[in-house]
Amino acid sequence: MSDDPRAMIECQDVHKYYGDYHALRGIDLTIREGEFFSLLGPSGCGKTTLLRTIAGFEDISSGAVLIDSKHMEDVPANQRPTNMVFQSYAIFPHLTVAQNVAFGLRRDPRSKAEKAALVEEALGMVGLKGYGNRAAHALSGGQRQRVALARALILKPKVLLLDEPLSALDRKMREQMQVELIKLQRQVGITFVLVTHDQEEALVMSDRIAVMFEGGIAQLDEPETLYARPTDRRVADFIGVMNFLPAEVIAESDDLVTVEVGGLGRVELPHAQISRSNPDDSAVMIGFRPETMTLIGPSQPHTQARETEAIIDEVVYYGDMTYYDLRLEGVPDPVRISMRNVFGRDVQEVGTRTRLAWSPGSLVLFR
Ligand SMILES: Nc1ncnc2c1ncn2[C@@H]1O[C@H](COP(=O)(O)OP(=O)(O)OP(=O)(O)O)[C@@H](O)[C@H]1O
Repeated sequence: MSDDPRAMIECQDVHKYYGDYHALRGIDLTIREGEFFSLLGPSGCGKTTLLRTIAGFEDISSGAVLIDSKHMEDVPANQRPTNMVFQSYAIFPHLTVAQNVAFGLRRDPRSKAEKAALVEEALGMVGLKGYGNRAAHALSGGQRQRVALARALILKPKVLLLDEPLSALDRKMREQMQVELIKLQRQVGITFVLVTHDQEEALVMSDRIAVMFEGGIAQLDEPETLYARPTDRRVADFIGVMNFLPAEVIAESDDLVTVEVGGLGRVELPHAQISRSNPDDSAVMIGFRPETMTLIGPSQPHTQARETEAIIDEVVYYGDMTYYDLRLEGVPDPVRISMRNVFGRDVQEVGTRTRLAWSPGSLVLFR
């Protein structure tokens, strides 16, 4: 992407009411040209509603939606430069693959031969070259979703809107399709907007992610920033696993905050490591990810890092990883640590007193 990417979709203070229900509460959002953008959030947060207002399937109550710098309020869905792929495969089982894809061109004035060439091209893009004459009902779930993608792409829309397109697939197929969708998006260069409730899917696929709660955007960032520096406890909790420890601010200077952390003791954190808390949650908390702390075996020497004593409460073996739930002194709930099993299984037993190595750089203060 260039340094100054063009805006492809702009939502300006978009509100949507269903009767009395306030489903979108002032959405301000710019999606860049050529970007893979995701709307992520729990069920009912309004992500599908937002996607449908961009598509034009839903009117907005107030605000503005622009696509490619043009106001869309009076432009019906079928005249917007967008196309949508749905969760259900929405293909016609009694037609062939080629007929299904050609359905995307039904209003196109081009000749039969030209259309056939476009169908072949679109099938090639989604990895279905040579499948044109197959009966659609005989395809697997993943292949059906590729047909739906080819049909949506054949019109070369400026924006492809994807509403949970992979959620009906089993895990292996979903992971494979995630990688293929990323490759496809890079190849065609079209702006993709994905709706998903699956945080892993959003992290894997997106250039940027908007995390939504209760009709608003809580944080909009690149995946790495969302994961490492969530600005809000709800975001931290929704994306991956975050441990929380009670904390108290002891002193504060221009560049550092001194915090007494339950179980870990006193730490000094720069302001960059401070995030907002949920507005209706006044408690100060320290958060950290499971992989940012390390268990040290009884025979291992002391490290350069800070060390804290802990007692192993639970061990969960996952093959490549082991999760340890640990009790820290003075902290009521256990914290979760993950360790890669690089040299085979090196499990410490439940009930063992052990040492935990950590660094203040991996802590986030929520206040
Ligand atoms: N046509 C409608 N009439 C009334 N309420 C609606 C309508 N469509 C959606 N809603 C409500 O608006 C809220 C947001 O719905 P939306 O479908 O956008 O959520 P979502 O985040 O996409 O959730 P999900 O992943 O479950 O689809 C929900 O509380 C839903 O019940």
